[in-house]
Amino acid sequence: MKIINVKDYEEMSQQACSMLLDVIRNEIKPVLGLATGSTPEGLYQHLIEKYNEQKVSFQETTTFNLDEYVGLDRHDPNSYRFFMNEKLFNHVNIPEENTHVPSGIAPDPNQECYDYEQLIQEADRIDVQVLGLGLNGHIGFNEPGTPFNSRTHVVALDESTRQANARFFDSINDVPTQAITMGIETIMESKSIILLVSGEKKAEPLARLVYGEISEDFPASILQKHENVTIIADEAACANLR
Ligand SMILES: O=P(O)(O)OC[C@H]1O[C@](O)(CO)[C@@H](O)[C@@H]1O
Repeated sequence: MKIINVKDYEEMSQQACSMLLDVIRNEIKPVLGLATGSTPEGLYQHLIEKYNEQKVSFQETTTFNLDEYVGLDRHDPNSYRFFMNEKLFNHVNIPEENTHVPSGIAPDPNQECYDYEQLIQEADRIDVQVLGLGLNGHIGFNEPGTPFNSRTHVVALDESTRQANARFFDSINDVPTQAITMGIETIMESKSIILLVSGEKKAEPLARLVYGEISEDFPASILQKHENVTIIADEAACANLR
């Protein structure tokens, strides 16, 4: 794993942006894996700026998002489809049909998982997967205990994850109890991974990811086995690194 230690959130976002731009410019039909949450928002702002400055085009880019809440439709402001439209897709020239987020309201969520996984396989590869880090070590919504060989599947969200994400909802009761997430094996098949980590709350999980035992109890620990992972972490998040 390569660790890039940057000063702050802004620098993390800039670095991530320039790595993504390299992929978008160099691949003929780039395939990006994207994440939601607070961590990648700055990255998406930078990508929009580069697009507005005519430094990049998304015309040929395809994207696959990691996850979606079960029960929220694309117009719900808390759905991850809404988040992606607002934070990135609506502001750049990516064709809508090239953007993929699992549907939270599919009549059969397990079928939706199967279909989503098929789409990823048909795309043949994810050139670069952007990840955030959950406080409990989740990547995507793969909670502790998720098998490392999992594919896109329905998960029951940990109480701690629901608490952590309650800040976006009116009340904890409104936070969905289930989500669809790309599986750990699906994530690990990406050609490269950029993990973004910011803030003191992430210092302990980041140290566990880097030095800890590789265990399904801490899903992000599997990243130690990926050949091409870059962690971009700010000073606060690096506090527990040696
Ligand atoms: O970036 P945040 O808001 O700390 O969230 C970390 C992770 O948690 C999730 O939002 C899911 O809870 C992921 O999508 C994200 O990578």
